[in-house]
Formats: sequence, structure tokens, C-alpha cells
Amino acid sequence: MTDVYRILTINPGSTSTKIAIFDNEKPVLEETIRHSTEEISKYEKIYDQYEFRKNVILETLNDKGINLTKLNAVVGRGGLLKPIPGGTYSVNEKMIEDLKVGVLGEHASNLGGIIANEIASQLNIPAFIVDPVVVDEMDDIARISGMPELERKSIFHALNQKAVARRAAKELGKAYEDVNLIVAHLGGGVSVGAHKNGRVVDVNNALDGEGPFSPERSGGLPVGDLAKMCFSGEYTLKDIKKKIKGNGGLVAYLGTNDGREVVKMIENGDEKAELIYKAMAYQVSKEIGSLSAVLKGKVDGIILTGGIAYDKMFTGWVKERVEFIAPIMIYPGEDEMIALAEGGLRVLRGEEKAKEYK
Ligand SMILES: Nc1ncnc2c1ncn2[C@@H]1O[C@H](COP(=O)(O)OP(=O)(O)OP(=O)(O)O)[C@@H](O)[C@H]1O
Ligand SMILES: CCCC(=O)O
Repeated sequence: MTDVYRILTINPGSTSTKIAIFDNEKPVLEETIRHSTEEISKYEKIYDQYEFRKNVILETLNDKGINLTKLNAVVGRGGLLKPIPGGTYSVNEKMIEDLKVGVLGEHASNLGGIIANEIASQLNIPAFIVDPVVVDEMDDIARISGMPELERKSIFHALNQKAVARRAAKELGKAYEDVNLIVAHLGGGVSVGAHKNGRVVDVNNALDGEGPFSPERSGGLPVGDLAKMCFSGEYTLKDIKKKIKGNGGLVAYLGTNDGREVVKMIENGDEKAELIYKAMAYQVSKEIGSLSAVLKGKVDGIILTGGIAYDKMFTGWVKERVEFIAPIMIYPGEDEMIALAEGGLRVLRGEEKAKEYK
């Protein structure tokens, strides 16, 4: 009987691949392998990066003297699969197929399950993914957009949102299933979710033009004007998509996706930077307010997380607008690596059965 489970976790992001080794919940290795634009931009599709990313992971583990045969499981961040409820999933053939083709689109995390599976199958141990970006627990009422051809989709920072929500529930002395929380993940993308008794019943699609604008995404837009722009003949579909995701938000207004740069601009007296950064906080606050209506005002806590939650000026602006709703809890950064390990551990310990992706 194994007391200590050793788990390798893999989290591929747009500019880095994070890996970690955990002995149960204890991290024994945490590495962020950065990828330069030159390294990444030569690959047309996310799947084309597979060999490159797998090799840098294996080289890093080798350099750190990690004996792979001691691993009990490999857990990857799941990608743009078909919509599924939250939880831990065994990697299977169907999942690999969908991740390879990018059944719902291209995202670096599509490689998480594929690489986890490759490493695990060589070692004859299980491979899992946990709470991928397509976790979909939305209420049916939240799917209605106002245009029957377009259904709202749940695509968000599910892994970190669920992890910090569980942490907050614990701090409130309750089970996640017994609380109502609003979680705002403030990263390169921004997602704000209503967690009602353990289910994310409404959340903005953080990848595709919904919710607040973010460091590099436009968020929701005035649609009539957007439609005119699309048919003006000045832009291709690719141009417009890039304006929504990649070159939107802070990048479009201020030329940077780095919140720390914006803070410096404001400290140097840049009034435009202050207006735009404040507008981002204003939109995040409005989104939180709208989700308080989703939860009928019964909100146990509002959680601010992600990289921008390190910035006290930004969280202060949000706090002053929404603290009348519920207590504010700030968890800067993300808990993604430990969340991956914990998802694997719950299954290895028999506390939860791994779900099957169909
Ligand atoms: N102290 C800080 N002050 C202001 N902004 C910060 C600070 N630390 C990090 N950030 C900003 O947080 C953002 C990145 O957040 P995070 O690392 O959560 O995003 P990501 O992992 O790249 O993307 P995503 O969370 O959307 O997957 C960047 O704009 C970064 O500059
Ligand atoms: C949508 C969640 C992940 C991201 O922002 O890239």
C-alpha cells in the first residue's frame, strides 16, 4: 500500500510550460520553462508544438535528476474539449483525438492531456486531466444570448477558479458545495464566475469576447459597431479575431499586456493609463455585480485571483465598488499546479472516481 503518491503535473501556457512534482500535496520540484516568441511562433498549430514541449519537459526532469519510474500518475491541464462538468478525467483515446484536432479551438492547454498521456503510457501509470477550460456547469437560463443562432459558452479559468473557491470555502469553515461565491480570475484573460453550491452556474466566455476587457482581450463589445467594422472591407476575420483575443484590452489601448508596466505608467503621471486601468476594474466590478443578481444576493464571498490580484491599487478599485455585496478575499496568482495534483490524488486515494470523457 502506497502512503505517498508521487505525481507529475504539466501545465502548458501560451508563453511557458509549467511542470511540478508533488509527493502527495508537498511540492518537491516546480519549474517554469519559458518559451520565446521565436521558439513558439514557428509552429502553425498548437499540436505542432507537441514534440518540442514534450522534449523540454523530459530534458528538464532529467537535468533535475528526477527518476520517472517513481511516479504514480501524470496530470495535465485539460484543453478545449467538448463541454464537460468539472472534476478529474482519465485521459482516453477520444480525448486525445479531440485535443489533437482542437475540437473547440486552439489553446496551449490542449497539449496537457496529450503529453501527460505519452509520459504515463511509457511508465504504465494513469494519466488524468483536471477541470479543463471547457468545464460547463452553466444553468440553462445562462446559455440564452438574445440571438437564437448564438448560444453562450462556458470557457474560463476553471482549474484556478475551482481551486481558489475550494480554498475560500475552507477558510469560511464550510464545504465548497455549501457556499455561494463569485470568483474573478484576473490574468491575461479575465473570467468572472458565479459558484453556486459547488457549480459554476454562469461565467463569461474568457476566450471569445464576453465579460470585462483584460490585459490582451477586448471582452464584450458594442455589437452593432463591431458588425459594421467586420463588413467595412478593412479587416480580415483573422484581424478581427486578433483584436478580440491577443491584441485587445490593455494591449490595444496602452501597447502592453503587462499590468506592472501599466502601474509604472500611472506612477509616472500617465492619465490615459489610469483611465484605462480604472475602466478595467470598473468592468470587473460590473460583472461581479451582475453575478450577485444571478446568486439572488446570497453571496458568501468575492474572490479576486490571478496575476493582477497582486496589485493593491486595482483590487482596491474593485473592492470599493463591490464590498457592499460580500466580503472580499484576495488570492493573488494561481493555484493551478497544486490543483492538478489534488485532482489526481483524490482519484488515487479512492476519494473520487475518475470521470470518463465521451
Ligand atoms: N504585481 C502586479 N501588478 C500588476 N499586474 C501584475 C502583477 N503581477 C502580475 N501582473 C499581471 O497579471 C497578468 C498575468 O496574470 P496571470 O499570470 O494570471 O496570467 P496568465 O497565466 O498569463 O494568463 P491567464 O491567467 O489568462 O491564463 C499580466 O498582465 C501581469 O503583468
Ligand atoms: C479561458 C481560460 C484560459 C485563458 O485565459 O487562456
